Amino acid sequence: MPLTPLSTARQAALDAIAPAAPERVSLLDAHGRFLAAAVTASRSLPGCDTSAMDGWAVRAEETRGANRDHPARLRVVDTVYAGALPSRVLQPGEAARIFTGAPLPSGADAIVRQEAARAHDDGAHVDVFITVTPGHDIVRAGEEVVTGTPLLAPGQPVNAAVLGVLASQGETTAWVRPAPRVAVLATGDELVPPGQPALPHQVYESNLLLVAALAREAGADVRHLTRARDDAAELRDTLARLASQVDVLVTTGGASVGDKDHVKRVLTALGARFVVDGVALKPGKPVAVARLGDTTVVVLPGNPGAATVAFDQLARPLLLKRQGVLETRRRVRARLSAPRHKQAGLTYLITTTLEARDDAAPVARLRVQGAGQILQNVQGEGWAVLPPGRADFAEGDVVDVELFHGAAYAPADGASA
Ligand SMILES: Nc1nc2c(c(=O)[nH]1)N[C@H]1C(S)=C(S)[C@@H](COP(=O)(O)OP(=O)(O)OC[C@H]3O[C@@H](n4cnc5c(N)ncnc54)[C@H](O)[C@@H]3O)O[C@H]1N2
Ligand code: MOO
Repeated sequence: MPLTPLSTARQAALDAIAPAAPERVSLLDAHGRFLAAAVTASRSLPGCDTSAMDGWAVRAEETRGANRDHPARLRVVDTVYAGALPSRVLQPGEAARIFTGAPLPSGADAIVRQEAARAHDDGAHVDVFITVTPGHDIVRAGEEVVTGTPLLAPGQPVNAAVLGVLASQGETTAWVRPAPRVAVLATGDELVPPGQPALPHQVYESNLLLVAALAREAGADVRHLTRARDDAAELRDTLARLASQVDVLVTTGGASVGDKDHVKRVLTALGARFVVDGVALKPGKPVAVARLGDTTVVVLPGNPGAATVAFDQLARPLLLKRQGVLETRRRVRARLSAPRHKQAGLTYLITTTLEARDDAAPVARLRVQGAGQILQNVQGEGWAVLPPGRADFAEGDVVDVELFHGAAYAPADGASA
């Protein structure tokens, strides 16, 4: 199969999965997922006029001209705590002791902080030392949110702030889609699990954790971390078993054209239908996506750097789509800090840090790139995108950098609540 352009491959990968049906879960369980339905305010915030400070509720006009030398003396007729109701309407010459978050008594129209007043020992009077205007230190009913206001859109990631908003509306549950069940399978005769002795020609198996963590960062529920040898019969059994247990199966290694690169052949023999097989991408070229029964299979190359890029570009979008969202990353224009040569036909994605410049586009410092290298991604801020159709880039050439943070989320195709 000829190599597929990256954007075409991404669309094919997205088309290979459908959003899961929404479910209602407790708010804490919704943390880290994405809202499957819009949320509208059922309650104004605050629900009534409230005091923003500890002090006294007063009629502002009665403090006119008050200062330290000439305080305004008022009769204290009530005490209002947060969560309690005032016992009476404030009449001329009266004040109510009040605390932060307590409802404002009718008749009062301003708060005097307690630092600006002094209660008499008899508790029945207060001297006010400042002049306040109507509304002073009052939070009006609905000042932040009015009933009926749209609060949260579908696709919104459920983070700490969102949980706070939902709880503030009296909600105990939210509509989200379930975390996709994922299995990760690492293949390769050379692989030794960390913790066991490894000879120099052997390789510590590191992709299981790498890919499991990437999958979790994309919202997945990673159920299985499995290793298999480069043995077609063993692979067949393992692939079939894992695929039957998860929504998305991600393999690493054995994806290329070597004699022991069995993964794609075995998947085909099991009846998998490939929708992507080889992408004009570096690193990550051998990546493939297939449907096997109800399961979406992503075949990643074994090289850790290639697996990282291929996962990010194809597996992450389809895991997010399963959760009902389409991610759009932010892009910035940046100047290359050094010249770069590449294969003209491929998109290169190179881990990059950015150096801000006041005067012009930031400078992108590209990491040394190698599909097998594993250190390059430890501190990246994004991928420098070196597009196809060009082989040579000079220092100072401006390219797009796709940033890892600050992405926007919208409902994916087919994600109606
Ligand atoms: N003749 C060709 N050879 C290769 C081509 C090609 O087009 N023609 N493509 C190259 C590209 S591009 C890549 S990327 C690699 C990917 O190959 P595989 O997916 O078959 O990966 P392996 O051969 O199994 O492993 C590659 C490399 O990565 C190490 N590895 C594998 N799994 C793990 C793991 N779980 N933990 C740590 N390291 C792992 C493995 O030991 C190898 O060093 O193929 C090129 N070849
Ligand atoms: O994908 Mo390989 O990692 O392109 O070099």
